[in-house]
Amino acid sequence: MKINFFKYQATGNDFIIINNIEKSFFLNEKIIKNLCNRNLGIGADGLILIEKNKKYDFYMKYYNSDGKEGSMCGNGGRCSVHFAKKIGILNKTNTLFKSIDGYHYASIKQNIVSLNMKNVELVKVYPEHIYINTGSPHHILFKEKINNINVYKEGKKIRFNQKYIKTGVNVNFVKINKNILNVRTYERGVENETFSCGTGVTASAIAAYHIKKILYNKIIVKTLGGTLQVKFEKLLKSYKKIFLKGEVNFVYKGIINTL
Ligand SMILES: N[C@@H](CCC[C@H](N)C(=O)O)C(=O)O
Repeated sequence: MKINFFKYQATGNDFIIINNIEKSFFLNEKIIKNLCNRNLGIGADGLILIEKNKKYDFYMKYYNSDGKEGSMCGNGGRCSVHFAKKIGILNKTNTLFKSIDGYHYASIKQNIVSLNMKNVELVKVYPEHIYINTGSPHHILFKEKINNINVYKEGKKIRFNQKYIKTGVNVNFVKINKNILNVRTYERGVENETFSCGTGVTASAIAAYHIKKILYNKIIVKTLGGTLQVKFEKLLKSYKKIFLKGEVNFVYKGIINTL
């Protein structure tokens, strides 16, 4: 069987995206893991299947590169909108699509996609870190410097800590530079540092605002792979109208030969 795939990246977070609107194939954990492997397959941080949904424009099914279904992916969601428009699933410049954490509104203008993230009802502030779920779980640490951190080693320690043993967590190392954030993320399911993590960038911006390290609700966030913008509104203790905005890029397309 031959399956067409599209390779995308958004601030360096890269994905294999496949149109499965017709539900014409099934990819198991081993196949997805191999396709995402940078030596054995195409190579990507995750794989996305675009499926049909009765109520919304499409359903985004997200798998981490370990082959397991992940939670919400902010950058993957943004790439999915571009992909849906490119292949004609969408014929307008805005959409409502569904993913594991509910439905999302997004708008697209050329290769800039702005994605409405799920509301954040709870920000847990601990003495050393902040925990926020932006569709995916995030552990956030503010640091004076992040250039010299071994994100793989330090992130892995926290991700596999007893506290997170059941569910796992993504770990963000954040530096505040005036009103701009620099974020490096260890991603659960990739089990390594990625160039960027959309839900992590969103969580980091909300965390910085929540503890009043930044006083603006529209924040520029720099990752290893590029720059994103996060804006939101605070209502009592919760955060609503959260938008993650930035570039997405279609890289190439190809054909997968399955056995
Ligand atoms: N890269 C993603 C986050 C993907 C989900 C995550 N790895 C998990 O399942 O915990 C993003 O851009 O948000």
